Amino acid sequence: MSLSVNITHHFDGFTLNAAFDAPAGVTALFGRSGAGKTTLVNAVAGLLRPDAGRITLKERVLLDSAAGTCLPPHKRRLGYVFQDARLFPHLSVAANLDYGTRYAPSDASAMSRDDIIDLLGLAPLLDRRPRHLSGGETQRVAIGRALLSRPEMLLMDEPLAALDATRKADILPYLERLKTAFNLPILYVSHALDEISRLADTLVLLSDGTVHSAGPIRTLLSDPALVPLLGVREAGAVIDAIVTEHASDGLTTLRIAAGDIYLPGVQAQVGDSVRVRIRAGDVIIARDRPRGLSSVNILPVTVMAVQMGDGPGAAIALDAAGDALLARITARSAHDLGLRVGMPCFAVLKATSVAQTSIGQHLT
Ligand SMILES: Nc1ncnc2c1ncn2[C@@H]1O[C@H](COP(=O)(O)OP(=O)(O)OP(=O)(O)O)[C@@H](O)[C@H]1O
Repeated sequence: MSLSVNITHHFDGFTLNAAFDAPAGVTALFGRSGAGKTTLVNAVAGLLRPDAGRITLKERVLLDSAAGTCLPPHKRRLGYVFQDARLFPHLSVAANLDYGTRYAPSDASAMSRDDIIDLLGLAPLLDRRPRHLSGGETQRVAIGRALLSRPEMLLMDEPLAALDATRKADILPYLERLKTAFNLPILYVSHALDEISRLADTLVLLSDGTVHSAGPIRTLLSDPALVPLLGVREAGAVIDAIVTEHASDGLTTLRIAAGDIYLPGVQAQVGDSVRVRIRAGDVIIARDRPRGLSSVNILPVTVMAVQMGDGPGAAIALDAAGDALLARITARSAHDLGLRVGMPCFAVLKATSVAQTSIGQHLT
């Protein structure tokens, strides 16, 4: 286990009482505004001393309130990337990067300065001052600086929240590469499910200061009971696919376990493995194979769970030859279709509604 956290902390009117483990890979901390994400990550970083608890990183004790141990931030071997990059405005990019090495241990590291500059595409920026960088470039420098401290884990608190959609799309592939290049565990705070769906391996769902659920991302994102917590519009499963063809009409064929699906504008190469997020609201369910339908994506599926919501909606868990899918339909439709667990039916995915940002390189 990379990181193990079990802490309590009280603010006036808010109590954080959270325990979770972050294994290797990217662990996303997700929750509504005020759920306690930043408080939690600040406690891990050593920027906040919680009232009580224990935090370990690869067996190293960072905090043990019972034993009176609380390492200062610079001794924790954590790299922290904030939403606002916090670069030094008077220093060049190169000097900002070098600042990251201040507390870096001298022992050998898999990450050389050149590797980090290369991975994040920083070489053309080295002589510039932060005010001459775009938002995405600024965040790449901040990530580079954090990596140069040779951390044992990277903490990222809403690193893309200040970026517009285009910049966000530019930087996500860097984060995907970072994830695998250095084999560095990452604790990633975000309330954007599209980012988390692309990057995370493990999801920790925070609600009102406690961990509501935690586990592998695929399991949690396809759990119909979690739809209200994840947000009815954004909830959706992720599936792995292989790119098999780019057709001249702009559609790309992706092979998944249940067959082929066709999506527009996929950036990956033929043969690449990609992760696709299919939002529950973009999946329609039919009892019989639909005919004369404009959608080209029709998959045979089995109903795994039917979760009626408090309102007019229902979330349906589906199995597509081993891949979990989620559909959000009206409770009335679920009732009219007579959906029951074990029932075979068809899932219809509307190709054009799968956003570009929902398709990510899956490099692991
Ligand atoms: N220094 C503080 N003093 C008092 N209350 C605080 C302090 N810091 C945070 N809180 C409160 O603790 C709760 C959790 O805040 P926190 O910033 O951890 O949430 P969050 O999930 O990161 O939210 P967001 O997504 O909006 O950043 C909120 O109710 C907040 O008002």
